[in-house]
Amino acid sequence: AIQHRLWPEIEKTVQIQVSMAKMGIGECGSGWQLFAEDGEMKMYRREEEVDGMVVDPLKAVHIVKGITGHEVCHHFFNPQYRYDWETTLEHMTVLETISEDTLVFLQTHKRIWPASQRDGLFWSHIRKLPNEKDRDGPDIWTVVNNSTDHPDYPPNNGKCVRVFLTVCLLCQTTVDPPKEGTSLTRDNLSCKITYCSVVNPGGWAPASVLRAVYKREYPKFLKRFTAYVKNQTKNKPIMF
Ligand SMILES: CCCc1ccc(-c2ccc(S(=O)(=O)CCO)cc2)cc1[C@H]1C[C@H]1c1ccccn1
Repeated sequence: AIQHRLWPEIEKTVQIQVSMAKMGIGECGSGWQLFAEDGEMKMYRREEEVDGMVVDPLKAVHIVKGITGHEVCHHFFNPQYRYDWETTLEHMTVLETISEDTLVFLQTHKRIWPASQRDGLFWSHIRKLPNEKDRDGPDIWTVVNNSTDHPDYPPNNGKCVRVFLTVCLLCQTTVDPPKEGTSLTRDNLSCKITYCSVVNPGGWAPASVLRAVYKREYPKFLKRFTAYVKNQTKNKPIMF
């Protein structure tokens, strides 16, 4: 098949993002501070600024029972579910379908006073990865979102300030084998979700406002999204 112009960038970005997501917080360099915790969910951030703008890298680890990594990534990647769980979304369109596992999105997010409204244009790629720790274990699944350009939608030419983001959702499924002679149910499943994101807000916004938004929005987003996947899959066959 002929290669798409973005393919080399996608391949490279996925490799880098997946290897960083696999690292524990300790290995990920210093400066990570735990800023939110709720049951099995732990959220860390590093305070970083570029040209006076807050670009705090975020790393969240969450363990959710009853779902698989494929189901988590499937509901994160596919546009038809996004309005159900992404509460800050005002509008979303798929600008390009590069392949069945790679889409280009344009999203506008609801304005956060007093910052101006933001939009994001990014490619999104879903991929299954071999489980290096346990060959016969369930595969690892990942979705990587990375800002890109599109000739028809140059940054900052309308009402929105263009954000620049890199996001990696990495999911590792664990199956606790059921008792002899009993069939596998969702009670035997758990999924370790690692969510990494770096969002450059694109234009100036007060650091205090942005940090308050992230502190409020990210825990809400991950809890709401994972609850959504559990609810969507609870009466359906398990998707490994
Ligand atoms: C000034 C920055 C505004 C702003 C721009 C962009 C995003 C954002 C975009 C994409 C993704 S995602 O993980 O790729 C899922 C697809 O939507 C998450 C977050 C969030 C915020 C801010 C609105 C806040 C927020 C933070 C966390 C989660 C959701 N929203």
